[in-house]
Amino acid sequence: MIRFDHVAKRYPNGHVGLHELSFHVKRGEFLFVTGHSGAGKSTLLRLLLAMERPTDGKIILAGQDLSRISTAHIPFLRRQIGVVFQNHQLLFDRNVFANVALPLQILGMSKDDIYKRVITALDRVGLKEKADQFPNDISTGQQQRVGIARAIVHQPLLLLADEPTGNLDPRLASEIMGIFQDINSLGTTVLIASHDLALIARMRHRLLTLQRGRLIGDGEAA
Ligand SMILES: Nc1ncnc2c1ncn2[C@@H]1O[C@H](COP(=O)(O)OP(=O)(O)OP(=O)(O)O)[C@@H](O)[C@H]1O
Repeated sequence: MIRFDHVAKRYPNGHVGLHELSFHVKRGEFLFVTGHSGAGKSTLLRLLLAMERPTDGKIILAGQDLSRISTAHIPFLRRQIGVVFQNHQLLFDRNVFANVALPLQILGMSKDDIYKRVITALDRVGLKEKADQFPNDISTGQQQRVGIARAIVHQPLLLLADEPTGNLDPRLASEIMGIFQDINSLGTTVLIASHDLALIARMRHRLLTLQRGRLIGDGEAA
């Protein structure tokens, strides 16, 4: 599903975000990426989204070579990926349904298909009954769940999350992880960048540890 082969990312100012990074992720895996601030977690996610290109090495995602992908093909690549951010980036002047529907409207999907998919996605995160509410009228944990519904509504092969529980209390963080687990059990590959080592250890999944742009650990979190 994902293959990094001796990947390096050097930024134009000379800063090296990643050095010689190699790893392989199978379809359907659930894994975490951790490391201190500046270790290279966001760089790794940006490379997977083709927001950055590697300066060296090769990245294959779902059979596509991201080191060579044309700009015209990038929107097609992104349709196979869902992204969850720490600050969920919801539109506060639109209700929950409209926030989740947005990616499908951009794809030009029919109203009927949008309705079915949005309700399915909201059901997956346990928020079907909140479809008509506005983000300001639901809790922070529920807002984060809307962000997850929006990330999975186009049924991506890969779900990426950058610190998705960063501003949540431990109980809500566990709840959100349970939702990622459910999504993964339906076949989506899930990759989560997180600092929360206690939470990661409880989940018992594969953990990639980065330190100053280098991979220093790859195994089940202990
Ligand atoms: N656009 C950029 N230009 C120059 N250097 C950058 C750029 N983006 C990141 N870096 C550098 O690359 C390294 C890795 O940064 P990255 O954002 O990937 O780390 P991170 O692990 O996600 O950190 P955090 O947990 O703070 O988000 C850091 O040294 C950072 O300063």
